[in-house]
Amino acid sequence: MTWDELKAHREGQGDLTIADLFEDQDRADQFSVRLDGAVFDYSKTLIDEGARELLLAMAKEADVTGRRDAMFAGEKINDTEGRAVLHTALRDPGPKPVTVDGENVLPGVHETLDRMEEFADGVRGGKVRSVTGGRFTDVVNIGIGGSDLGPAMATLALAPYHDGPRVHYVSNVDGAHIHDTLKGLDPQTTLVIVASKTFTTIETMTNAETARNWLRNALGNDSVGRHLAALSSAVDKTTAWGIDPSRVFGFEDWVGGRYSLWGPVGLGLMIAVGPKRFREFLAGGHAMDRHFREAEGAENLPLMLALVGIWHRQVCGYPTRAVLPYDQRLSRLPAYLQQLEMESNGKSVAMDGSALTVPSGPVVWGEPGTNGQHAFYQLIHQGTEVVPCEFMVAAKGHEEDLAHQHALLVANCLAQSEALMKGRTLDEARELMKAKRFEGDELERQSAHRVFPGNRPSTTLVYPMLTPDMLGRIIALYEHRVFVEGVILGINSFDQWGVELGKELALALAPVLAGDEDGADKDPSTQALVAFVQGHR
Ligand SMILES: O=P(O)(O)OC[C@H]1O[C@](O)(CO)[C@@H](O)[C@@H]1O
Repeated sequence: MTWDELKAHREGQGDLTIADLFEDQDRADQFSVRLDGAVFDYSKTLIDEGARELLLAMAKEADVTGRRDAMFAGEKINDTEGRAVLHTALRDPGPKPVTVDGENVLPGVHETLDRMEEFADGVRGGKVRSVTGGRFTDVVNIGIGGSDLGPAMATLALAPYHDGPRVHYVSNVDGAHIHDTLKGLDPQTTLVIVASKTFTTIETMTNAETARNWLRNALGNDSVGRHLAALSSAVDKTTAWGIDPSRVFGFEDWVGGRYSLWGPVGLGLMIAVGPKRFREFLAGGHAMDRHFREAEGAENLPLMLALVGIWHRQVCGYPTRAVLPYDQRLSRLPAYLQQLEMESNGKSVAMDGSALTVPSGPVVWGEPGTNGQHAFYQLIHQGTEVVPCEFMVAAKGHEEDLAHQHALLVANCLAQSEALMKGRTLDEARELMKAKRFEGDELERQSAHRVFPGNRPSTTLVYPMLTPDMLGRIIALYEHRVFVEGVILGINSFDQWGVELGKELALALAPVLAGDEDGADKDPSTQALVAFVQGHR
């Protein structure tokens, strides 16, 4: 199976439209995957029986199942860093061992989870108290990238389950972020969690220093440790920074930053919703793992989500995909998925070091519906680029007294996918404008503006309700989708060399901006911008 064969199939479809494909009365059923009360409908795409067969054959030839089994078996599939990829172990209840280098990692995972639970319960129940003996009312998680986006997204997503202290997230090195967060808080009742896998990330360490000074000024140097905790795989560095080992929750290098929400990095979420809900979240992720490992071919939800992605990006050539959750509490999901998908699959070099012959993963972007409808959907409906849309919506909302609003939300979501597929022809537009009494040239001109090309692809994921369990399933679904796409592209989805250069250059530029170095080695544009900033502060 080659890319050329898939592209030839697409070309062979000629003028076929998505709407044409619905001549098959069973299409909606045949081109969707049902799982545990959820449905993923990809029937509103141009994937037909032949395309699906070719895509499945491509997955088979790429040995997705073999690579999947290697990942779950703890093999070092992140082979540019020599690491296993086992975030799935963080949500694995056992008892079947999961081994890395011959050692079962589950006992360590469960021991850390137990410690996290004891700590979270202590903070929530008042056993872990502030220096003044009061309860912690607020928790500030300081981290960035994978040490922020996952827990921040999930904490917001599970707002109906919050029954602990308020949890805030600070990520940006822009002092405005930590300033605005701490401004409303009382250091006497605030716990600061420093989340950093490496414990070297400049943004996090800078914000952590600011927060520690804020605590020190209010509580004194000796007491500050009782308001701090750390989440990291560099446990030695956390101790050197002054955090008591009893308040450090460690994880291994086989947990990638953007996959770390399931372990210690999820502590903020656990404090917000409680250990029981957090376990439900883990159980949801684990259920998706089992499905991913067991379901065959077109029954496999992550596999099909990935193949739809491959179809749109690498076969049809659409450069972006929009993630459109019709769920306000998933408003950070697009940002979370941007890191998960773009940091994982934004690569142009294959495993063996050769250049990719097809485009890398797409640009991922989005906003929750219905807000996006009143902003960028114009381009999605009538722009010159085709943007495959991934809609998602809960069948039921949490606000039972506002069920009518949820019904309106669902109606909007489903109507969008329908409109994208059907569009509006020139004849239909003319009829509309005639009814408004336009005629002659003006009728033609006005009608042209009201044509929607249609035939624009979308998928829809409908889940019963956004519970902790369902959120776990959705996140694990997307993780495995990224994995499958990476395997098919032949890239390493688990390193991120592309972000390292920016980090290095920022560090080199800081002393130039401070005036400690002259920056003569910088390019003329950068030198001029530095001079401008220096002249205006
Ligand atoms: O948790 P750390 O080590 O502070 O890293 C934060 C983030 O920085 C990155 O390494 C690069 O942006 C991400 O992969 C990671 O999630």
